[in-house]
Amino acid sequence: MSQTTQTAPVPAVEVHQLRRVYGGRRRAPEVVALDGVDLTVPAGEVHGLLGPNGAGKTTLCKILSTVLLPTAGEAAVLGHDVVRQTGAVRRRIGIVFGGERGLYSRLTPRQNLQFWASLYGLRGRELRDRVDTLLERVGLAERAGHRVEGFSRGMKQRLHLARGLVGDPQVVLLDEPTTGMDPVAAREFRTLVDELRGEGRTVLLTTHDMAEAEAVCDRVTLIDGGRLLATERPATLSRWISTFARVVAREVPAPVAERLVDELAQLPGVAEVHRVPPDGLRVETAAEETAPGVLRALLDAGVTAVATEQPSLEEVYLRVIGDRGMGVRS
Ligand SMILES: Nc1ncnc2c1ncn2[C@@H]1O[C@H](COP(=O)(O)OP(=O)(O)OP(=O)(O)O)[C@@H](O)[C@H]1O
Repeated sequence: MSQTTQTAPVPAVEVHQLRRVYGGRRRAPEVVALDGVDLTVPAGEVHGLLGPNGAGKTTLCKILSTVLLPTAGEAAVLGHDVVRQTGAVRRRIGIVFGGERGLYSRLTPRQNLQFWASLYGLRGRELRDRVDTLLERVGLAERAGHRVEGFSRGMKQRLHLARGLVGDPQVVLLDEPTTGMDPVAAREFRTLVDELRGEGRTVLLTTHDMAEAEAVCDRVTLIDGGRLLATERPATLSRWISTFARVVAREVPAPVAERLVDELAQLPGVAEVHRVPPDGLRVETAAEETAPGVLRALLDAGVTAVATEQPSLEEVYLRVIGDRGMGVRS
């Protein structure tokens, strides 16, 4: 009888008790950016790291991309340790950090990509083909001959994306990749992430945008204050998005506002109603699909300057995760 031994597939990212402390020397105060993080991302997954500013997302990406050493703990990419096997890790990852740095603004996108492709050892036909494919893929083919210095932030961000893919990486780390992109470019970006998933690549994407995480990720890990709070499915995020909405109204005459404060507070699913000087109202909802009813009530009362907003991630965290008794900064 033949026996088959099954070995567990190597995760794309595996992090164990990872800790990173900044400062602490020459009287600089210590900042604990990562405080004992455990994370496993299976190969082929699009995994979101969702957290507010200062949560520790960039620090984790930097450690995984071997440009920052951890203070303690371990991290591996496709089984290769990020401290002891930096070469092996670097050959397998592509990194896209947000911001303006790292592009040669006097060169064209094609020249930028040719340069980076040559650093990956590509030459001749292979190099030209890779660069052309990437320019097409990120929607910069038509601007391939223009200098980068005249580009919008969104276009520069797309070039960053192309740069991250130039080495044909198995694991792609995207740190706030849609910062500066307009909504159309952000939608195209989502298609690009789907393509990367279709090619079997693993994507670790950091964001503070719940809707973005919900739209592109297979699973999402919530991080705050250097700690991982929970890993959720996108369906959970979409429930939060429809549960925690904020409706704001302006130009509400005082007598109408007075009446509406009581009326709206009675609606099922409304958590709070506040008057906002000089003539505004703010309504916080805490149940699914409450916002449409609030909007209807406002319009019925003759209030037309209304809008819905998504509360900040910190606020959503405080409501849902705070309730579960997990540590969240207030
Ligand atoms: N070089 C540094 N020196 C000192 N403190 C730092 C340094 N880099 C980051 N920090 C601090 O570490 C914490 C985590 O920062 P990090 O940039 O990893 O968070 P983030 O989630 O990526 O936030 P953002 O979305 O603002 O980029 C923050 O309190 C930040 O101020």
